[in-house]
Amino acid sequence: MADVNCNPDLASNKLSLDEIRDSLIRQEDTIVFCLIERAKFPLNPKLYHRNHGFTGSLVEFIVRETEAIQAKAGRYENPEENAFFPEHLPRPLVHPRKYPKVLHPSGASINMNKPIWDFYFNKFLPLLVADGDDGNYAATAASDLACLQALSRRIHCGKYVAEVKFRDAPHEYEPPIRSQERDSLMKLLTFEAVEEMVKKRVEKKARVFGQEVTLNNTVDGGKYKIDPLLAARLYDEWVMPLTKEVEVEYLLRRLE
Ligand SMILES: O=C(O)C(=O)C[C@]1(C(=O)O)C=C[C@@H](O)C=C1
Repeated sequence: MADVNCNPDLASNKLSLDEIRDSLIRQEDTIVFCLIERAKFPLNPKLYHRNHGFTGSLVEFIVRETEAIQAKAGRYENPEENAFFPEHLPRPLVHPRKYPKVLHPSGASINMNKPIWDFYFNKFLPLLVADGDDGNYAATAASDLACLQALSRRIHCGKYVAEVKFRDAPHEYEPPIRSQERDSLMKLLTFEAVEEMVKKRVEKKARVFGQEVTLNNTVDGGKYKIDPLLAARLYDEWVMPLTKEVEVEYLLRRLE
């Protein structure tokens, strides 16, 4: 089975940019399936209102409490995982697995989850789901969390992408890092042709995974569980720009 981790064993030089890209490709499947699951429910706006008697909204309460349980089970010992509410997380109760220390310590703690939370709830979700309220708040929040965690994991893989790019060409990256030139770093790490392929592939995956499957070979022409163009737009407007933001932030700290 393909390894879906971004965390490469760089010490043994086993992983390359190609292999990390393979992991990003596999994570597209996870993200598209998560979106399909969330789109089963309407918006359910009460989940996001701040009037449920909790500190914050009901979705915040569910995410915070779920993260606390997952922290006890060791989820955030994995350097690929970043919590949405990292303050006061309980310590793991299980003995954590040993993760290879691949990332530069200054960049390892970058957490882009605030902008991820903001774009997901304020911009993307209203485009993904139908208006309305079916009262399924707990199930809807669980599926929001699945989407958020899948997106967060993918976007924070930018740390590994940046580390590999730096190790592959330190002579190219060191000058703009020393002069802290964001724009030059952004240019160096951008591959437009790769981005175009990512968008096309995600759109196709949304089409294939989101079609109605029947036994009599009739294809329901053009009816998909999520809009394939919206899946491509998610990557174009938010996922890839934030991944690149993680990469730039990581590289800016790479020589500390
Ligand atoms: O594949 C890379 O080189 C990446 O940095 C990842 C990624 C992406 O988010 O998919 C981001 C920037 C590049 O322009 C291409 C793709």
